[in-house]
Amino acid sequence: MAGPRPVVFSGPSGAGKSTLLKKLLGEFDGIFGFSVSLCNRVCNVVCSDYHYVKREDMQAGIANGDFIESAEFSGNIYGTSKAAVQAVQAQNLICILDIDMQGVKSIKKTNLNPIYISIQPPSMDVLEKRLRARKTETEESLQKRLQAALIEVEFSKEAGQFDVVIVNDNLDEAYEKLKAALLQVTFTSCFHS
Ligand SMILES: Nc1ncnc2c1ncn2[C@@H]1O[C@H](COP(=O)(O)OP(=O)(O)OP(=O)(O)O)[C@@H](O)[C@H]1O
Repeated sequence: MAGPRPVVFSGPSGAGKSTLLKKLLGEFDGIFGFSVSLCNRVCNVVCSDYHYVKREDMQAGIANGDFIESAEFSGNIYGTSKAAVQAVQAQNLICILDIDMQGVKSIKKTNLNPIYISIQPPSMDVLEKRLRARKTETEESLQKRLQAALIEVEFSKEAGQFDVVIVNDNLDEAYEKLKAALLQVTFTSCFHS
């Protein structure tokens, strides 16, 4: 895909990906663009993170190879289409993808060639406290996220999975590390691509 090299953000739910991305997109308006994921779930509230697509249309698109990653959770299909990434790249923006571990594995099989950044919590205890304080989860969904987080944490430790791993303890410090890493990796990739 032509255009600037995309950046993949991954890490456990509650690690602070959205918080850091919001700061980044706020500070660097006109540099980064967010690829909006598609989903077949009908939301009761307005979902700014997903665009609604009919289930059968998503299935057809996935079968047709139109998606760079997709997954099914609780009976709903979520995915990132090639068109969504291309639309951001066409504006000469660095496309940001916020995806889970399965998405990272799928993207590694494509020719997208993004920079992979993992955002990690300082500990499982802190992660649980943040998820509880966010008040977005039921006890059941919270436990599911914590279980998934254990696997995501281990995945981030595997050599070669991520270009950069940032532990989000103090938010301002994590944000400074993120900016420094993005600058370094994008600068270095200018000479190696
Ligand atoms: N460094 C930090 N210190 C304290 N609280 C934080 C920090 N970073 C994020 N938070 C808070 O933790 C909660 C989880 O953060 P956030 O929603 O950004 O996580 P996420 O990784 O995007 O999760 P999800 O994958 O579920 O969307 C939020 O309430 C956020 O305000």
